[in-house]
Amino acid sequence: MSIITNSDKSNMNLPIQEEVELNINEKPSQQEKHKKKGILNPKSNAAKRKRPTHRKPPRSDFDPTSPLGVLTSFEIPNMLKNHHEKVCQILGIKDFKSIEPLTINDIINPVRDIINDVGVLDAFNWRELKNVEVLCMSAKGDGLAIIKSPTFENILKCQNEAHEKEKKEIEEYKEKIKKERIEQGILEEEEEEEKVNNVKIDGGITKKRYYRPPTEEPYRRIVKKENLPKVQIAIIPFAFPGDFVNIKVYHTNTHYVDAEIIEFTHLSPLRFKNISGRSEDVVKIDIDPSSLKPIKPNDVPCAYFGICSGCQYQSISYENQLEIKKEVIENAYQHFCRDEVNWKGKIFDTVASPLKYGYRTKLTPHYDVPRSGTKGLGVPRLGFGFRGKGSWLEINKNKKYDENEPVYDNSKLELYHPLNDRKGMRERSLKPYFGDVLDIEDCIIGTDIVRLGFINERERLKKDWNRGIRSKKGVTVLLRENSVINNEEGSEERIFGSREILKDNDDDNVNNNDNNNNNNHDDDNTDNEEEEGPITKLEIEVDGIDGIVTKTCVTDNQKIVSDLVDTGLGRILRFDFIANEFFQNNNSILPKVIKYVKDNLGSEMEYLVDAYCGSGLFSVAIASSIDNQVKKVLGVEISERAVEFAKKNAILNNISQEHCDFICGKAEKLFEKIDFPKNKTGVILDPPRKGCDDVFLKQLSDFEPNRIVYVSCNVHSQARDVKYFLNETNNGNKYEIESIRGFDFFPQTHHVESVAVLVKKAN
Ligand SMILES: C[S@@+](CC[C@H](N)C(=O)[O-])C[C@H]1O[C@@H](n2cnc3c(N)ncnc32)[C@H](O)[C@@H]1O
Repeated sequence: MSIITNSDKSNMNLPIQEEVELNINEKPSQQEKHKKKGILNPKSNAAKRKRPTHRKPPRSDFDPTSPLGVLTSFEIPNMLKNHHEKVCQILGIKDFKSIEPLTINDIINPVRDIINDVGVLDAFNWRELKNVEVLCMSAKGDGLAIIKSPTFENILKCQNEAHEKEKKEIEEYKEKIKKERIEQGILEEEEEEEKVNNVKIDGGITKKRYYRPPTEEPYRRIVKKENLPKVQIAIIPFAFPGDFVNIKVYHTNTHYVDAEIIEFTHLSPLRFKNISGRSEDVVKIDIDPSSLKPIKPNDVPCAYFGICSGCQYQSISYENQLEIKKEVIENAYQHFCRDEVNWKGKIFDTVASPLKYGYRTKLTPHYDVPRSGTKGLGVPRLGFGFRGKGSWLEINKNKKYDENEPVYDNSKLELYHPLNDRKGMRERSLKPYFGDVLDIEDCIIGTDIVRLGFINERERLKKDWNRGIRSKKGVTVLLRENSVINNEEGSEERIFGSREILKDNDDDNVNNNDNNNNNNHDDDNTDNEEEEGPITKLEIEVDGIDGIVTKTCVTDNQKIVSDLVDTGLGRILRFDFIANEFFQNNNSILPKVIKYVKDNLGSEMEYLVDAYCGSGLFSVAIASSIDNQVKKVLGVEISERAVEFAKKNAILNNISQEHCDFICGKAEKLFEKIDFPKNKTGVILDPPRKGCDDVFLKQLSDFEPNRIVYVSCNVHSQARDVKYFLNETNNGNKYEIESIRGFDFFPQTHHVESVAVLVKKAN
């Protein structure tokens, strides 16, 4: 095995992308796949639905900082420009200087035609392509590739095939009816009566409206050759730059197609070594394809890898995950700030999470329920959404689901599932049921207590369901870790949460009483114990805490829960908040983040403003720092309940209101109240995904604080706001970026938290 660089790429015998020829007769057509019963009556409603006319494609105005906005305004145009050679190779153009790089308009799929004609739909969504090179990654963590688009000839062929099939179907139907009539002794076919409806229109005039029977001619939409994309962009979950894959396209959107991996033919070096996965210096490993083994589920710890919508990065090393996240931040600044802001060389390495698995203190699995009701249905799948189809992982989808198979045993909770048990879990995750949810028995990025709570709640759902206690709508189950120090005052009342489910003989008796599942299992009423079993808890020792800490898993949205946070500033603090309100979900990385934020507010800071403060995490932590340099902290937050808890959290941790106060309202409200000296004030911004309002940024710039630390869970809106602040506000040009750094709050997933530090320029 030898590693060769991009410059040597031309000498290497890399596989060429090829399309597998479509053979419509070999596969069930889209319409057949959905057809549940025999031959359709061409005049039935179902048949009419099959021939839709003028369905509109989805709207395409989206927030430019959303994943779709970034994909269409930045990632795709960039890919077409940077991989122009690849585009020419696909188009069969030898002299790649002879054409200009394609633009986004050249790759638009004719969605209106696709959704309105079964044949066109077949031509777009049935395709298989071999040796597709994954060129780069989207910020959402999927592999991106440029692929051949369907040819006009193929589209016509598919249309004809679909047309012929439908005609044949109509003939067969007529034959069948004729035969039935003959058998019943009706020799002559009744003539179709022309039905006339009298319809009243404006002014009381009666107009005759003829009832037109549905046409027996299959519907066929005219597709124009000039409306076809020159090439297509494929989104390939679970693939990384440098992978070569055989793919199946299964869904066409305006700007891209969704594809699933059938198999890998070359593996990305990211899977072997800790090297950069950057698109500009993709390195290839020359491997004999015949020696390649597909990546097996056992290669990663989670049983659901490859089919679950979370944790797509599990098959690459943690160092490479951090590297990819750094690249996402660079790309975001490249896109939203380009040359207008001096950010180059200021993006530093992503800070690792101490826990790589077992870190999430909150999980929210859900289940779907059909509108038609739950009568006769088994227990729903409780888990997370599908991502990809996992066919390359050799999941046996056709295996019959067996309710009596033992479920994963949680009595010896381990971080990794025993290997021999995982296959069963994958198979069971696809048990037949309505909706697009995977049945997840255990999620290993959850903390131990959250995983145990999950197992209890699955059992509870099963028991309630079988007793007829069923929700009429889909339900999201909250699983939130709650930490209580045993010897604290009032600790006993605070130890509540998910309870073990006692087995009873009722379990298998299904009745159909539809009651609402209020999902409230957290009361600590011991009378319930016989029925409900004891509260599941873990008692652990925590460094720096005197006494044992009890962890429980809370499922009631409205209960008050606690987290114990090591601030990284010499103290461990207790934070209380409402279980379903925002609180950081990875407790293990908080000491690093809080210390980093505090250090970057500067040693001269005496006053602190915490905008978008939630329940006071940063304010209270910094106000309680043992070096206690901050004279006064003011937090602002839109949620009334969060403000209430921010105030309580200050008191709880012995910080007076004079020292640390909070106001409720939009972030800009703080400028009405603030009287801090600007040259001694630091500001923390931690807005939601959509970023800050312009009004707020303008007022912030007028206020002119000494330093600004901007924490964000959406680096794209952060980059946009930073550019706006520096270029568009009154005092913005007095500031510069000092540093930008990612923090990995969510290992194994594509999410990254970015912290940007803005400082006043030296005079
Ligand atoms: C990402 S959270 C950060 C919370 C806090 N800094 C923490 O780490 O726990 C963002 C917070 O901003 C609040 N928020 C949303 N829009 C706001 C606005 N216009 N003004 C003030 N707060 C807002 C939300 O309620 C949420 O608590």
